[in-house]
Amino acid sequence: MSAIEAENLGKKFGDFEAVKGVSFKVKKGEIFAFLGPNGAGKTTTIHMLVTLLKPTSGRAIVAGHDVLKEPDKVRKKIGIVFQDPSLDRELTAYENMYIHGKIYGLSGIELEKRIMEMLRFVELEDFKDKQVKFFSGGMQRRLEIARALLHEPEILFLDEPTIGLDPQTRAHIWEYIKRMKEEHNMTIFLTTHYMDEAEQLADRIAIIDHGKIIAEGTAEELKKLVGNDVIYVRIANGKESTQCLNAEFIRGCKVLPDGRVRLEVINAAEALPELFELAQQSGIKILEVTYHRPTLNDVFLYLTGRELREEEGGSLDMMRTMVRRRFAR
Ligand SMILES: Nc1ncnc2c1ncn2[C@@H]1O[C@H](COP(=O)(O)OP(=O)(O)OP(=O)(O)O)[C@@H](O)[C@H]1O
Repeated sequence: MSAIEAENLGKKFGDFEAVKGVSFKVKKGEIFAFLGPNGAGKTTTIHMLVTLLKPTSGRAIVAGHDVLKEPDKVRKKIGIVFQDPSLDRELTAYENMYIHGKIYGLSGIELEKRIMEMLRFVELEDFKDKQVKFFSGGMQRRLEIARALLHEPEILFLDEPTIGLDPQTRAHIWEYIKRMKEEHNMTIFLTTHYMDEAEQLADRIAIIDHGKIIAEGTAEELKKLVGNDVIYVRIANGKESTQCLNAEFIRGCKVLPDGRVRLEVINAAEALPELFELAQQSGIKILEVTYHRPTLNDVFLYLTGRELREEEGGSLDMMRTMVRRRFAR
């Protein structure tokens, strides 16, 4: 049985259809990412899966229970890290964890042990008695992850887990997420608008745009939608560089005006040794090789005609998050 199963799941806010009947399955122990630009419907979908929003159409089974019929059972089996911070800033890290544990029916030595175990997992045990208001954004996010894991959920939901964090902290959070899967075989559903995040973490990715899933698969499968890898070769002898290279693994070849040869291959990493062998046999000296693999941005561009990267916004994105947080306090 799948950990999560959504069938034509939809949400309307008045006349506006934020999520337009999405269907997908997440296997147990898998990291599944919803990748899409701002406003695509990622948060709305996650909120329906964690029983915070009622779907207006379709259905979803999470950890074996229907989100509409058995929301309490779903909630007991899942952990959630929201996009906006939901910690009590006046309380210490330990106190935030303690309250959460109590809500989930944990107590005594078992609760204390589990709190320390989880604080250790996110490397915050030395800060357990510090008020959260003195924590950096990254420390807060780590504490929220520890808190979400306290009651040993079957599935962890992460809504934009690294939004607004610096690259080093993002990499740190990615490590925790990978370890949760590897060490605890946890099912993880995350939303992100960062291509690198989806690529680094997810076993499978659903690309969502305007409330619809427009493609789904592993990062490799999605990139194959775009086509071949491209290799650029600069050759020493001017004569040969005006000619194309011929071999079975070369799917396309073009001599560029700057003298380089552009080759299309199925997989550049696998083709490179063959290319060097071909060059040696033909007496061609290769001066420079670069290759370009299609990125998830190329996939988004191919599917929508727009760039996912453009919509990321960079510093604008950070500013938006900071403003949101200020109002959330
Ligand atoms: N309560 C609401 N009432 C009306 N419209 C809403 C509501 N919540 C979300 N929307 C709209 O639904 C669409 C999808 O929003 P959602 O927050 O799910 O997108 P998202 O992909 O998570 O993007 P972001 O990361 O910016 O939150 C957006 O156009 C948003 O304005």
